[in-house]
Amino acid sequence: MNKLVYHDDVVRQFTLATIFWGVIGMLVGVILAAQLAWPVLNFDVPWLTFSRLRPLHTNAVIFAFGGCALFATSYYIVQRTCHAPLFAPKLASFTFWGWQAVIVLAAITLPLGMTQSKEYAELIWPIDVLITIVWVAYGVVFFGTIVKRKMAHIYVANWFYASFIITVAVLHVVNSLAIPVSWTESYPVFSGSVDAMTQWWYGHNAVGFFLTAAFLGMMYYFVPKQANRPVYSYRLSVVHFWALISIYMWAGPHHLHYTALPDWAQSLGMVFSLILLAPSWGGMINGIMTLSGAWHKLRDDPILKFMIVSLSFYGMSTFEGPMMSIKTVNALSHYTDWTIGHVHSGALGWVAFIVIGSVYSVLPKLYGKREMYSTDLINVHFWVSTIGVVVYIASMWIAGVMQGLMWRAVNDDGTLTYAFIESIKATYPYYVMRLGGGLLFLIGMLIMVYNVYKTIMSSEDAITDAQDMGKATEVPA
Ligand code: HEM
Ligand code: HEM
Ligand SMILES: [Cu+2]
Repeated sequence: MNKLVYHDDVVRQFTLATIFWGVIGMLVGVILAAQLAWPVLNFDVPWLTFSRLRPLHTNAVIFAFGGCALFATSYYIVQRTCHAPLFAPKLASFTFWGWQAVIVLAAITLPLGMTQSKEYAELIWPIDVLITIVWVAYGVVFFGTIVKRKMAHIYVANWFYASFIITVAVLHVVNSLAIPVSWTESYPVFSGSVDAMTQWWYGHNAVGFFLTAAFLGMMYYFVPKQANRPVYSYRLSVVHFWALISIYMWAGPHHLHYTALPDWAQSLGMVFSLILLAPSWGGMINGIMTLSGAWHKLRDDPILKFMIVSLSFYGMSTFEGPMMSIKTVNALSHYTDWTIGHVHSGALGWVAFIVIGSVYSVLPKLYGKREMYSTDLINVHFWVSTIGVVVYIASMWIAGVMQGLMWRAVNDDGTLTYAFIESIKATYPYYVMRLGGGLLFLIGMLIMVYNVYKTIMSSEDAITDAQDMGKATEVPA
């Protein structure tokens, strides 16, 4: 075959940034968990308060950890599946430095209390402008590579990444429309319930496209690759792709049940959320069944374990989500820690697990090594983080349902059975438990850092670029 030279410098940069921001973002998560259990840890210092660190956590884990992982894997996958080097590698390098600048600016402004107060879109308008520029550059690199591809077919992983890039651009621009009044302040162009609906159209689809569709792209490349099997059903992947992206768009109102939003819009959101179960499970089934006939590989490949458990959590959280969108269920779950449990079964169980599995799978290839330094350490990481997630979400489920039930309990004479503070006191042990689960997850990440460091530094059996590429270009499909 022709010797193709892939541009992997930017992939390596984004991969290392993924691990770095993962550790930082989760460390902030652990601090938040500790603050909820022991409020004195706010130390009465404004920039260390829960209210300012919380958006720092969400931005760091979603956009820095998740975002860097998506840049890295999309650049890696699009080259291999198109048999073409990255279009405009200098622009790709700009997306790396530009995205890091966004993250650093976020890490400075959020603790200082500069915010637009829109969840997952807190960053002040100048940073929003920078995000837009970087995102357009990302689109040019990705779609340019697709256009320059050497084969007629566009592998399904690229469809998922493509929908993510286009949709996030539209969501970000529309939801961030605002009139600046100074370098740090602006007023949104929308108001009232229209503003709320725009915000949750954005927020829900950020989950749907940033935290789901794009990671399905990652799944569709690395699960078949790691299992050395073709995708279970290529037809299913195409059908559930179109169903998923067209249904996700309409489910946003489930974040605004029992608000000033018109009742019909709330019901519409609920119905689309229920339908969303089907295409979500289409993806899960397709991923898990890719292992059919090769289940034995799970026994000794901890990387595959990460991937399959990730898909199981994807299935669980996309079952739980539709249930929580039913208005009567939401009446209990909303405002409680059940939501936090749901979030992290998706965010830790699905998103972080598929990232970790994919990084372990791709890192040795990126550094010309045959495999990771220690498979045993990957196995330890797998168990530590699995226990961590389970403890995290189980404690939040129990706490959440308990809170919901305590808040609605009434005595015979119609008065409330419990004061609000009693529900907080009852939650305390579960907050401590959640902290334990989060700590385990963070420890797992540190084990990964060590393993990655040793892999990169090891001089043992470097494989040549040509061998690696020969393997990498054959996507089992
Ligand atoms: C079929 C799929 C899903 C549906 C229908 C769904 C539905 C819901 C519902 C009803 C809520 C609670 C809204 C509230 O009471 O405030 C919620 C919250 C949330 N979900 Fe999901 N969910 C799904 C999948 C996922 C996945 C896979 C993730 C993560 C990867 C996720 C992340 C979130 C987040 C971050 C929130 C909290 C939003 C906030 O800040 O209030 N969801 N979801
Ligand atoms: C060690 C791991 C982690 C720990 C200990 C942790 C802890 C926390 C805590 C304590 C909160 C605040 C909950 C509250 O307001 O009551 C939170 C919120 C959140 N975290 Fe994490 N987190 C971790 C990892 C992650 C990851 C990897 C993601 C995403 C990929 C994530 C996404 C979120 C989101 C979206 C929220 C906001 C939820 C909402 O508003 O409903 N977290 N996290
Ligand atoms: Cu939603």
